[in-house]
Formats: sequence, C-alpha cells, structure tokens
Amino acid sequence: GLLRELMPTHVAVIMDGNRRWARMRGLPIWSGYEAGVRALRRIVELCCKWGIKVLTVFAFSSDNWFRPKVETDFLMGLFERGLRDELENFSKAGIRISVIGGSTKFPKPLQVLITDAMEVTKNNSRLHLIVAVNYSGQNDIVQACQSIALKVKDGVVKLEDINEFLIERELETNCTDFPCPDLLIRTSGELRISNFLLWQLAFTELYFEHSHWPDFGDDEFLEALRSFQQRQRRYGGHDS
Ligand SMILES: CC(C)CCOP(=O)(O)OP(=O)(O)O
Ligand SMILES: [Mg+2]
Repeated sequence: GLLRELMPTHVAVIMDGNRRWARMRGLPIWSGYEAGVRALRRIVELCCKWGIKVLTVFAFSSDNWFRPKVETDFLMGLFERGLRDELENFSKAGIRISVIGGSTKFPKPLQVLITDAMEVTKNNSRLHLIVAVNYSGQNDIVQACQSIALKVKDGVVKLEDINEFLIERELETNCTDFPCPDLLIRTSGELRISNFLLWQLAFTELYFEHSHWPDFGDDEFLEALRSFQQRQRRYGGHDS
C-alpha cells in the first residue's frame, strides 16, 4: 500500500495525448481537450486527498502556438471556462493557483482572469496548483539570468553571490517553497521533457505512462505514486 510519509511533496505532469485519445474514439479533437480537463480535476482532488503540496501541470507549451488557430482558440476558451468554473471550488478547497509562462499572448479577458485567480487564492495552502501555459524551460533559465545580470549591474548582487539557490529564486517556480518536483509524470508514451521545467527537474524521479492523459485516472495515479515510493532517491550520493 501507499505510505503517507513517502508521498512526493511536488508532482509535475505533462498532460499529453489528448488529441490521440479523441482520434482513437472517432471523436472531435476538442472532446480530447475537454476530457483532459476532467482528468486534471481528478488529479487535483487526488493530490488534496494524499497531502501532496504542489502540482505543476504543463497545459500549453510555447510550440503549441503552431497548432491550427481553431485549436489554440478552443484551448484559450477552455482555460478561461475552466478557471471561471473552478475558481470558487478552489477557494473553498484551499487550493492556490499560480500560472507560469508567458501569458501576454493570451486574450486580454483571460489575462485578467489569471491575475484575479492568483490574487484571490494566494493565501490558500492546502494544494498549490501551478499551471504552465506557454511555458519554456529554457526561456525560464534565460529570464533568470537576465534578472541576475541586472542585479549584478545594479550592484544588488555580487558575482560570488551567484549560486544554485540564487538562480532557483529567480525561476518562475519561485512562487512555491518547493520549486523542484519529486516526481514527473508524462502520459501517452512519449519519452521526452519537451522544454518543460529543466533546472527544476535535476533530481526528479521520471515516470512514463503509456496511456493517454484523459485515461489517467485514480488507478494510474496510484500506480505512479507506488512506483515513486519504491525508488531509492540518491541525489547523486552513495553509490549503493
Ligand atoms: C495542450 C496540451 C496539454 C495537450 C496535450 O495533448 P496533445 O494535444 O499534445 O495530444 P496529442 O499528443 O495526442 O497530439
Ligand atoms: Mg502531444
């Protein structure tokens, strides 16, 4: 069985395979995305139930903009509807929501809603849901370097002050005390990181699930947690 004391503190998920899930069932693409939102609601509830503190989900990567406009428009609408529908529930359930990545290309009303949702839920502490939209792991490191370079130039930071901790505090995941995921789950059988969190995944246990994201339910999540609990995490330490 699962041990509560061996639960990961921070779980990251690449929610992949929504369109293939729809195609396999002869359904339209958008029904795959809608099924993906239902799967996200499920895993948020499970994280609350198991006392997981941070859940970071890759909801839209920078290269997703190259999809047909009808798809990206639908996804923008889905983000807005999902956020509007869930905001009250999140507040009642003690769920804090943060959005990382460049949302400046999003429709203005969605940008306003994101800012409001982050403000309204910022003191919630049961689960911190971090939604990466239009996020790029490499760009995250670039913006952190730019911010540090500026501080060195302004004399706020000395060169010898630059270390992992200072860099980590400049990354977009600095909204949480647990910026580095203990477990990364990627669905739909793809075995790659796709420019998601990069620096933060240095010691993360990787778990690849063959089923598509909409089919990732309670059983699949528990299986991933069981796998995590059976792994010895060495952090580059003892060689046994
Ligand atoms: C926007 C993103 C979370 C959707 C992930 O599923 P997907 O659209 O990449 O689906 P496919 O990998 O099946 O094309
Ligand atoms: Mg995909």
